[in-house]
Amino acid sequence: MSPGLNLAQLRAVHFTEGPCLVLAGAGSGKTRVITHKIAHLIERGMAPKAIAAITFTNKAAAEMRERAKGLIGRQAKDVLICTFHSLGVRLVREDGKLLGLKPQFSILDSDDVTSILKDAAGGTTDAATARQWQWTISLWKNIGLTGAQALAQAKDDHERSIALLMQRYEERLTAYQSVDFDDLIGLPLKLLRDFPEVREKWQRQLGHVLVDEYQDTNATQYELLKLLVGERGHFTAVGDDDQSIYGWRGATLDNLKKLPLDYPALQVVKLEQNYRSTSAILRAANNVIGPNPKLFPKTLFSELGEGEPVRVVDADSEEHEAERAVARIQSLRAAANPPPEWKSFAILYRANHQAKPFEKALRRASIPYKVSGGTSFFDRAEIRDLCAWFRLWINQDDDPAFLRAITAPKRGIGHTTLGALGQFATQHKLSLFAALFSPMLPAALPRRALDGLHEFGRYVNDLEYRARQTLGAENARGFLADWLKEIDYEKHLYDGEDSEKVAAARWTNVLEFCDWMAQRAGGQVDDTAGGVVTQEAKSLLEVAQTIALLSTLSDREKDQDVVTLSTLHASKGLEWPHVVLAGVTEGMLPFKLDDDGGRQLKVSDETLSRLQEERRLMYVGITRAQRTLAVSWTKKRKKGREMVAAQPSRFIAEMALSATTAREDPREKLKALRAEFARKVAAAPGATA
Ligand SMILES: Nc1ncnc2c1ncn2[C@@H]1O[C@H](COP(=O)(O)OP(=O)(O)OP(=O)(O)O)[C@@H](O)[C@H]1O
Ligand SMILES: [Mg+2]
Repeated sequence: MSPGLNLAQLRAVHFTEGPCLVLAGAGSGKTRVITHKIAHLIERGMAPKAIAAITFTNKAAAEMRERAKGLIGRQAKDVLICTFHSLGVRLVREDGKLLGLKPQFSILDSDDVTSILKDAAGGTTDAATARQWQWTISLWKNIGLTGAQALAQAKDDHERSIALLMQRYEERLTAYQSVDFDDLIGLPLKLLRDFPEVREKWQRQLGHVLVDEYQDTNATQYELLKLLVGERGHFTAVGDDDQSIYGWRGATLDNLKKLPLDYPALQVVKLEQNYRSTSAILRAANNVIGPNPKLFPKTLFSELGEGEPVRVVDADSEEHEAERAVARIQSLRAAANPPPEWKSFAILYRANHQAKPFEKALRRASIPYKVSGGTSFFDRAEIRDLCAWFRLWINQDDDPAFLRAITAPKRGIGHTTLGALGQFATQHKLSLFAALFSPMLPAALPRRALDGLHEFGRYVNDLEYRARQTLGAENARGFLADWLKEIDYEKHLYDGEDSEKVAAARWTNVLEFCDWMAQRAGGQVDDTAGGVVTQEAKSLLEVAQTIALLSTLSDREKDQDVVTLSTLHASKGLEWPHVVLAGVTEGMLPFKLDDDGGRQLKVSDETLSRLQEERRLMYVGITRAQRTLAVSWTKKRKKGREMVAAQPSRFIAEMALSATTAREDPREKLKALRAEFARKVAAAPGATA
């Protein structure tokens, strides 16, 4: 018997002769079933390359490969562990020629698609509208419609015009020998459906297909899977209907409901023991998901003990919320010996833009972190530009910073000049900056180029000198404003962006960042207890120093011992000992279903199904936590450009509802379950336990 699997899990692992569905709540070991089943199939003699395991993200695929390696060693590398999209790439590379695609077709990212659409529409559209079209076209593609079919089904003029655009877009992609992300599902489907030889080849090759996070597959993925496994249906799908959170992108729970109909031999395995969370956390999760309709009755229990109660944290503002989260992390670390590692903490929120205050607070407290599922504020191009200048003040031999600063903004120094400077620097073993002032440089470069370089060098030196003299918030603010004007950075941003809106947003980031630096120069820092001024004024150079240090630190510490900041969507399938769920404010989670803070919810079908998806999102968030969970909300929230008063999310009240109600003893239930499963395992086909 494999170690570390309960009877129900074993049953799922050992059932290899037909279609199998593991339908179970969060943390019940579904993903673990997949990795163990890969190992089991190989132990039973299946060739590693006959096994395909499909996960939801590249990161999840990498993690699964690691785990499989731990179980079966080197053979793991031949197992096809992939996402639906990377599987699609493989199929299209091998047989795309049947569809008229060259093997070197290119894959367009979302920005490419936006600009092709803008162009196809005549070029006068703004980026926001183009993205809306893109969204609609993508949804249509995900339900398997072509442009022509979309046109035939269009309900009104608006839809008709998008369908026409979709047809032009399809023509261009063919002309460019390109595919978009949706094609990576749609084209393989076409290959398998229309070309029997391709279908038979794959069905012969694949002995078993395993799919994680099955609840978030869409209609085309369902068809793809069906064609890959053929009539024999040797597959294992694992999922949880309560964690379906990609409905807005075309995922459908119909895929779960259809399985037993399409595969009458389907074995359904339910898992009921949660190995991840304490009872207190699990109860909160069960209470929140309770009101949603059920595909099947589910009970989830934990034997990890009651644990710490779930904390509700209220905050005045987002900044205050971030300070409290950081204070919580610090106190949890202080309370334990040895203190938990940074990587045992995660702060989760709904939308990318919510990361910013947390990033600032973590930086202030010198806590290393990474932002997953979005771009960190400090990783944005404009902020990195500014930091490159600071890095250069502090360390003139920082060549990457030199190259970035000298081109942000461009100052008429071209690639040829920089190339020649680089060559000279390498020859003489100098950094680029040091090479600028070498007495031998004039012999290597034309006069005009040299003047430009010298001017830049002198300017950097001058800035460094001034930054050293600039003390306190007001002076720092003035210095930074002058500097941005001198280098005309605002114009640089607007010149580099087609969309004024995007440029304006980037400029706002710059101003916000400068303001934050100025505050630090004023000494309002390092106090997570409530914004009290505790430190002396600093020079701007000192401030720049700590910031530059932190940015190199966080580069190095990626994937190491760092606190995770993540959107809820990107946190799916993962777990951390300590979780802070932030922004659990009515109007944010659930997201503003109408505009009155959600209190007078209009009960149309659409709002109802959206509310159900929000509820699942909250359930996903709660169930990421292993040992402690804090849920925080803010008394004010952004609504458009304004700040409005806000209430705690309805989910907070629901979470706590039955904290005091009596609980049944899970042990009795477990005993009964074990007996039942022991019987079933003995009777199950292929069981060797
Ligand atoms: N039988 C078991 N014994 C001990 N630990 C287990 C067992 N099954 C699962 N676990 C552990 O419980 C945790 C949750 O497992 P896993 O991530 O596989 O759950 P899941 O059902 O895939 O969760 P999610 O729904 O969030 O994706 C993991 O840390 C896993 O190692
Ligand atoms: Mg999982």
